[in-house]
Amino acid sequence: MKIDFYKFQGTGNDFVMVDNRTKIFPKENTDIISQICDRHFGIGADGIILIENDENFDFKMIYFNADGSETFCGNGGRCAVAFAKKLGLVDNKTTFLAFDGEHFAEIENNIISLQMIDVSEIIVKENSVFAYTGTQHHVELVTDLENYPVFDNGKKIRYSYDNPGSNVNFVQQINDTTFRVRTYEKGVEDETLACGTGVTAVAIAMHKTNKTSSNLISLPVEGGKLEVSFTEENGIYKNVFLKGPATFVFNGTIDI
Ligand SMILES: N[C@H](CCC[C@H](N)C(=O)O)C(=O)O
Repeated sequence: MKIDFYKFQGTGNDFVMVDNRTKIFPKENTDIISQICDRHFGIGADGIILIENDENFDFKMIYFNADGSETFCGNGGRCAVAFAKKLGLVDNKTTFLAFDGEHFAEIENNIISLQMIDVSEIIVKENSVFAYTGTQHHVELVTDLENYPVFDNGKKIRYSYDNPGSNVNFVQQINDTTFRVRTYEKGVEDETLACGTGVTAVAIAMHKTNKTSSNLISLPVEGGKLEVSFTEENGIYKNVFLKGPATFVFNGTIDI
């Protein structure tokens, strides 16, 4: 079966995107998803994103990690908006449906501001914070992030959580409003160059634990720079926006 695909990346978090409005993609076949995401035997990506029609929203976004597990993806959401614009589905504002519900987004040049879900599930522990930002995230401050063993320690922590586990974000504070992040992602089972739901969890966790009093946070990641803004009311984080670039890389056809 020949499938047309588009490759996008958002601060280095990269995705194979498919216009699946005709429902041709075999989404139940996790072997095919893993094969397409394989960086040697396939196209190579952190995950696959399908765009489908939805009667109540501009489109529906379905995200699969490289291992075929389904969840929400923040950088993927930003890339889905850029892809929907390239398909002529949307202009510069849109509301779409995803794994964790509806999302509003705005495009300015190739910078996408994506509204995330309200975040209320935040658990502050002795040396870490857990937050649900559309998927599970563990947040932990470290001192020397540059040389930190992200893969080894990330993998241990990822599997220490009950199924389905958690993504793991290691953070170093740069200044009052800036936090550098490196992330081990469940479902990719490796460090990725950026994680949108991850930096969202980090920004909220840093505010929740009084490491910052700002509600506009800069988050340099391995693949670039993301920004998260929010308002906080009685411990619930609302008007949460993830802002950053989403870039078209190339398109082609794969025979699967
Ligand atoms: N890179 C994604 C995170 C995907 C989360 C996925 N790894 C999972 O929760 O299983 C993001 O930008 O939010």
